[in-house]
Amino acid sequence: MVSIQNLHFSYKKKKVFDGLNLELKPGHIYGLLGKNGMGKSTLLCNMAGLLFPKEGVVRVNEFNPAERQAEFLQGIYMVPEEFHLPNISIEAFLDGYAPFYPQFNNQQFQQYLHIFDIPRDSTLQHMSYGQKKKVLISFALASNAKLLLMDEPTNGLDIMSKSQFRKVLAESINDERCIIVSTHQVKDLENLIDRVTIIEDGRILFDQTVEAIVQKLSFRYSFDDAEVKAAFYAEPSLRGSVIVAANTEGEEGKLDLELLYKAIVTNGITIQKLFNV
Ligand SMILES: Nc1ncnc2c1ncn2[C@@H]1O[C@H](COP(=O)(O)OP(=O)(O)OP(=O)(O)O)[C@@H](O)[C@H]1O
Repeated sequence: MVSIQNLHFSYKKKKVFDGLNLELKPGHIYGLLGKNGMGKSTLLCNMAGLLFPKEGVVRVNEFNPAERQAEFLQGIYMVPEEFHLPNISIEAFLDGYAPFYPQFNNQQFQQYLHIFDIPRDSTLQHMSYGQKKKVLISFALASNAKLLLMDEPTNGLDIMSKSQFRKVLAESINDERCIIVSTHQVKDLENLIDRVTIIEDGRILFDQTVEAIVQKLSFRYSFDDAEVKAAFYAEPSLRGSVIVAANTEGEEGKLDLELLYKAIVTNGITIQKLFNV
């Protein structure tokens, strides 16, 4: 669905990508992680055709996003981190934007608004940031676009809304759809994503399915000093140390996304070797 080869991108003198490669398939929810300023938003904008590569190839649903053909635009929806919504009612917003998405389902949209507790007769300008975000998320899901790009979608969402977000996203994935969620709120992605992609220094540092991660790595508490020392990553906790270690027992445990992220950022090359065998 998304194929990126040898992507080079710069903002004037600021180099962001330096030969980035990435393949994303339908049927998955991808978690896109990385430190501040590593280029997550820039990558999503390159996929959406809002920014153009300096070098390399980006293909989305077989289209070149930079050409912004109508058929390409119908198949993609991006919920940006920062946005401005017009001072109109939700109904007027729908009348203006839904026709761009031939598969838009008004009934689904109303259901999502209900789940997120947004009154249907609201005016966008009078809403809080979190409420606006929920309207955009509802619109994105109801558009039935095949590729959904979400940049920090849970920013501004309250605790209940975050869990509703996880639920509706998990229910909305199907074999034809691909969802990419870029975030720092890793807890919000737990039990939701099935692939983890981490960007660092202009390239993909780590890109693995959750299935492969829990096969290869173990996330657990340890009181054994030697084990803690040998771990890929360890941090003290009230119950001994919490560690990321090789899964030598072959038991598939639960992924701790925050620990994985810290382990990759501090010890990514060593961990990557484990996946290359
Ligand atoms: N319009 C711009 N002009 C110049 N440089 C920019 C512009 N937008 C972003 N940058 C720079 O490009 C780099 C990547 O920015 P980007 O917003 O894609 O990162 P990010 O990973 O999404 O960051 P964050 O996690 O903080 O949201 C940063 O170093 C940023 O300073």
